[in-house]
Amino acid sequence: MKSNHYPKIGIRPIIDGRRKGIRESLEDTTMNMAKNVAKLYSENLFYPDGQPVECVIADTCIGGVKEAADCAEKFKLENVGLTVSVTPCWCYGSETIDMDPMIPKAIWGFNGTERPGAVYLAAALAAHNQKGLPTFGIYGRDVQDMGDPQIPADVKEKLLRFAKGGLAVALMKGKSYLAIGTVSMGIAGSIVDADFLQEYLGMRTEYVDCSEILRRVEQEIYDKDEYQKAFGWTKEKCVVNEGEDYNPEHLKRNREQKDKDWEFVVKMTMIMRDLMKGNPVLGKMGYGEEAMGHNAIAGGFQGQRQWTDFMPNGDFSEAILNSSFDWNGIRAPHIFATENDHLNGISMLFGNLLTNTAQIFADVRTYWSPDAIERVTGWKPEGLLVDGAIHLINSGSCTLDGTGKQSKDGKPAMKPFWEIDNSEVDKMLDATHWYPSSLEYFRGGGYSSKFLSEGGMPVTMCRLNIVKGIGPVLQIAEGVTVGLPDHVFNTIDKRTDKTWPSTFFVPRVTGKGRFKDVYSVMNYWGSNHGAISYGHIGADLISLASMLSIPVSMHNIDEDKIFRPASWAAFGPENDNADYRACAAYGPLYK
Ligand SMILES: C[C@H](O)[C@@H](O)[C@@H](O)C(=O)CO
Ligand SMILES: [Mn+2]
Repeated sequence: MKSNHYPKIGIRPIIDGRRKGIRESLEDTTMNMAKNVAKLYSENLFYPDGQPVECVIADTCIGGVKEAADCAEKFKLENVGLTVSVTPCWCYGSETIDMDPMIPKAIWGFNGTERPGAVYLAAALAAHNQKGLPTFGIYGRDVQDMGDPQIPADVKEKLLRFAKGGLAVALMKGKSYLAIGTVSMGIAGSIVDADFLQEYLGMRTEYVDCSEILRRVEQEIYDKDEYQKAFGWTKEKCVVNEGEDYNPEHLKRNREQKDKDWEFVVKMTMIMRDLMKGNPVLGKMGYGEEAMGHNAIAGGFQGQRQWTDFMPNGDFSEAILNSSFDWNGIRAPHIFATENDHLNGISMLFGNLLTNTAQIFADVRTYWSPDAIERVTGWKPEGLLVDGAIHLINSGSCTLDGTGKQSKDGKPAMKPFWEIDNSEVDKMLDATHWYPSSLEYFRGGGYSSKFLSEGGMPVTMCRLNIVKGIGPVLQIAEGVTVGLPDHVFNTIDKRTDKTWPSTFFVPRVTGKGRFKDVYSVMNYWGSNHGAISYGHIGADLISLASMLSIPVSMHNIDEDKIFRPASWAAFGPENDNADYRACAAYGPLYK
């Protein structure tokens, strides 16, 4: 998608409509507020292709309903996906507000004394609330002087938090989730719920049978030149790091089969990508329909069991698709769920749209208590590990960005693709070994990625769950990745699936409730999987969830970072309970 097709942020300068003095005196100040907000956004926010976010400002300040309607018209033509209204003064509430119920909205009311911007903010929010149009209110803590071009830090934080969530809402709308295959091993998250995707996210569900992969391999429906390049790269960067075959002698695949598996998994990766995004080369080959793809912003592959019982598993493909690079160089990751767990795939999509980074898909596998670590390894956990850790590990399908071999300010990180350089790609590849798949699980062969994530990365684990009687709920845990001494990791690793990638996660605990300790985070996790994003993005996820009427069932985010539409305050005194009531009252955005 070209940048100019991405949704834009619409800025609405709101003004007191009284001519002959008031309006004229406020025109420049009001329009400048809008320009400053647009500048903040285009300097700090980026589309998935790395281009700066674009803003559209109304042609005139909005002093009444005619100008509000003109602005709405302009925004429709310009593909505006969210709006921010700004004002330094008193204006006329219901006469000027954005009435489009489908797009996220915020108002920044200037905290000044010369003119009452905050009074408009309160009046306009009251109007939105009365009319059932959830809107975020932004009111700076400190009084500013009229015409001050600075946006204070607290206002900036809220403007950015709102816009990140709003852009995520707009970017998902109209796209597809592509399910390749159906339900994997009875995992509920892989019962792809088209109603949820349609009503809550405005997305379509596309379903393709796994046999489509076989057809395209057998009938050679892929770009042959790209395949040569891809296979050459894979030989040089991955086959050289093929791990030892730990399978029992009687099951081991011979070299010829293993070489064929490498060829197959590279083709499968290209085919899965083509299925999601399309590929014009297929059109030139006479496959016009295949060239179109499924307009997928996220997808997933069933894999287990019907496929993996006789064909190479999806681990290599899933790992490469989810990474910020492949044989064509550094590029945006494709969001792709293992075991077709769309609820984890969409959790990954949320993290990706908020940060533009690759996302870790993992089983939330084991809580290792300090006592258990000491009993099994003889080492007494210390430092960050005193309360133990959660072992995240899935069948070798994890993004290679999860190695933590990129760096930011000298520390391990996962960055947007445009900040990653080739030496970091080499480090991620060097840190990854590709083990012949565990054949008792995966009879059809394939290769699983294996690495241990660097410790010291701030991360956020989240997960959408669908609960009958409520609908979707989101859980969020901020924390850090931790390293383990070599001998400790080796012992723990050998007790489990040692051909898979591992990340050890320590959530930030609060001593109470769901976050009483590390154990309780594991104990309260709502499914077998989690989506892990670099950085502490819990507050951004909470704002996004509120825009989508998805309540947050568990989180460890400080109260003062939580930013939801103003009406949430009217649903009861406690934030989290109010969240459930507000989400239920508004319901899904696209119903
Ligand atoms: C190989 C196994 O079936 C794994 O894939 C399984 O433990 C899971 O990942 C379940 O989420
Ligand atoms: Mn799994």
